[in-house]
Amino acid sequence: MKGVDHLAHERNKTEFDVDAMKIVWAGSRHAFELSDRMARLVASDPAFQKDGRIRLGRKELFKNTLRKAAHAWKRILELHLTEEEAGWLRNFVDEPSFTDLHWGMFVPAIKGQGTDEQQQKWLPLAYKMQIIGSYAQTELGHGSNVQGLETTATFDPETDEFVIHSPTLTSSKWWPGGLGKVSTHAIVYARLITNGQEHGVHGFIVQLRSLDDHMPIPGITIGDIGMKFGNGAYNTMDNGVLTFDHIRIPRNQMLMRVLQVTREGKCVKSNVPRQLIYGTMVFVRQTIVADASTALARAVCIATRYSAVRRQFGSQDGGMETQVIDYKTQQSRLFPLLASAYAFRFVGEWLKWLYTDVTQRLQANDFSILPEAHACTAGLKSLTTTATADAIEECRKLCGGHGYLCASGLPELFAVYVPACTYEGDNVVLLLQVARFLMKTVSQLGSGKKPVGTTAYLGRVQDLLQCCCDVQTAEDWLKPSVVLEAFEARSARMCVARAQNLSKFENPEDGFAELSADLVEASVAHCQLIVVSKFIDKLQQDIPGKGVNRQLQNLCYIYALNLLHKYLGDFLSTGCITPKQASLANDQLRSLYSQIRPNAIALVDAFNYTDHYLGSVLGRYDGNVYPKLYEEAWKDPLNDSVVPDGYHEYIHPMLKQQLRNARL
Ligand SMILES: CCCCCCCC/C=C\CCCCCCCCCCCCC/C=C/C(=O)SCCNC(=O)CCNC(=O)[C@H](O)C(C)(C)COP(=O)(O)OP(=O)(O)OC[C@H]1O[C@@H](n2cnc3c(N)ncnc32)[C@H](O)[C@@H]1OP(=O)(O)O
Ligand SMILES: Cc1cc2nc3c(=O)[nH]c(=O)nc-3n(C[C@H](O)[C@H](O)[C@H](O)COP(=O)(O)OP(=O)(O)OC[C@H]3O[C@@H](n4cnc5c(N)ncnc54)[C@H](O)[C@@H]3O)c2cc1C
Repeated sequence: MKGVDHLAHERNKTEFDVDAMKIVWAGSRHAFELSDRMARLVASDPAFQKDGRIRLGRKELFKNTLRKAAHAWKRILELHLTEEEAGWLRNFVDEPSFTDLHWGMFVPAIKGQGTDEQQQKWLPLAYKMQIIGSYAQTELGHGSNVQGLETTATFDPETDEFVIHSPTLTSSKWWPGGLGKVSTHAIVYARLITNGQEHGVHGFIVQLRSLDDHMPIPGITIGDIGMKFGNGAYNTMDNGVLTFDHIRIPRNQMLMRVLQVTREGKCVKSNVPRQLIYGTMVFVRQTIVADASTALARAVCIATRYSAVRRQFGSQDGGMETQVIDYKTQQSRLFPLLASAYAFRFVGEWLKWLYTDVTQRLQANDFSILPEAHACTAGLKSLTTTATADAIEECRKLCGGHGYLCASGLPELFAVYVPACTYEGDNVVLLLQVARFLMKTVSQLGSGKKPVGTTAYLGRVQDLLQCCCDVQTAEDWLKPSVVLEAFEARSARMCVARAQNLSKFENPEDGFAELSADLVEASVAHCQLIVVSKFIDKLQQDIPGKGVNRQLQNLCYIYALNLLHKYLGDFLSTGCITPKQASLANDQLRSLYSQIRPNAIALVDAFNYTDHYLGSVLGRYDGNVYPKLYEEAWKDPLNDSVVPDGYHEYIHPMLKQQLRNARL
């Protein structure tokens, strides 16, 4: 049987309506139609082809990205694409570029932190790309610790200007995307100083380059920070270094929604909390969660299709060998990743809803939900990006040797994805923020303050501390209430245990530092509970399509029971389940793998990824892996000549030398 026939055969086994699942995956019929249209538009445009990208040198690669960005912008204008359509287009072009920072951070920072006047002045320029912006927060010496930034913005009342200055080497801005070679402007984060007093870190709109000849403004030193991990990958982005030598900007270029500086240099606080200065990060962390499911689904799609094409061992009488997807070990590694892709999709959808809700409340001056929004975006960003980066690498291993070839698409996907564990907040640093939020919530339980939202379960902490799981058969693990209670009890017990340990310290900050590794574990448990509970919520919705809900149920339980198996120590040590119940969960998990098996190919087809977007010979829709892999090998520049360059200088003399030695 050929690879092509394998996948056709697999598709015949499907037990659910794939088209209906495509709509569930996309979020709505509208989103499906729109993303499908944009995917095809990109795939059919030769200007967006990405073959051979990994072989380009840095300069060529970067110029190629500039060309694609300019072409994308032209198409956006020609076709009058909406912001939503342009977002999909950017996704399928699949090449990190300065436009991400312009649209993803520069524009949102002005919207979130600028006054109405500032928005009126700067947004039209940014929307038309008459200026190109970057987000310059991180410095050589400080990234995670935003309060530790060193760049200064000192108000000069004589001229009504701020003087932006980099006082030390470590205060050089370092990392901002789009900054190195493209941006004309940036939101620069700096310590505000007026009348000799410091007022914390704030954002300032600073012009970096001339709009006529692109030369840096005098006093500004600017460039690219150098090659990053992997070929192609994130090297399409010009992450930059920037220093200021007493650069002057008008007073009205400080983003003043949180704090105003008057003509006299007086600081006037608005009713908006200081944390809104971090608002752009909250926005982007939310988008990163949605993107995690996209990247994970891509890796899983490649590994699943290839696992159905690949055969090893088990041939009887010269018959066909076993498809590797039929090995239980392959299933136990692959199917939880498939389930995670769906789980992250739904939690991403929910987080988008939460973010929209928060934005509306902020506009109505209701800031009560801000801590919850911060904890959810920080925690879920950390959980989903860590899991996705690990999963891409696991998918590479699931594809055996061929997974290591760039033609599999997995090395580049890993290289481009893995910095998501660091940017927009290092994942451990973010989990520590969640831990602070959880410990605060637990400490307030005694005062009668009822926790709400994702921590509402902590309001039932007494019950959860005592509850005993009543699972008696493997099928009992297929009840949403049972699974939810096990995850709630585990998380509640871990939080309470950490809070009790913290209370033993005289100084809570010393306790927090000493117990930080344990606290991070409690944060992970809490975030996993959120993902499980949002998946269960999704199952309660009326989902049309034959067999679709059944598949989603199977995936939901695979996600939850695999976590239970992986983090068994937590569940057993907090006493919410017994070893016998854990063993039953594992029995159920194996049964679920068997039920998912005939639907696996259709479940990845439901992602609706084009071959262009997947960029993988192993993940081709038609399964025609071997002939294409063979063809691909011959495209390598090393195969341009039969005898390689360097033969006459190095190989030939060596061979002759050996010959002489042998004669001696
Ligand atoms: C070629 C193709 C082209 C196609 C073109 C097509 C055109 C495109 C058109 C349209 C397309 C749209 C495109 C959109 C693209 C979107 C993609 C976006 C991609 C982005 C790429 C990312 C690049 C990376 C960027 C960055 O990394 S920016 C820098 C990020 N830096 C960080 O994250 C730093 C992490 N550190 C912190 O956040 C903080 O320092 C801290 C760790 C939170 C600690 O802060 P500190 O003030 O010291 O806090 P505490 O004392 O601990 O807390 C005080 C208080 O505040 C609360 N808090 C903290 N943070 C927040 C917050 N964010 N929100 C709310 N509240 C917060 C904290 O809980 C405390 O509260 P309490 O006092 O109540 O306890
Ligand atoms: C590809 C990429 C693109 C980026 N783009 C931008 C951009 O556009 N704009 C921008 O401003 N920045 C950008 N950044 C910078 C990014 O936001 C920072 O790198 C990130 O916030 C982490 O900070 P750091 O590098 O200072 O790490 P560090 O904080 O130095 O982390 C080093 C180690 O210390 C640990 N650590 C740090 N603090 C603590 C703590 N309190 N407790 C326990 N452990 C701790 C971390 O877990 C980590 O293991 C980008 C980074 C990358 C990699």
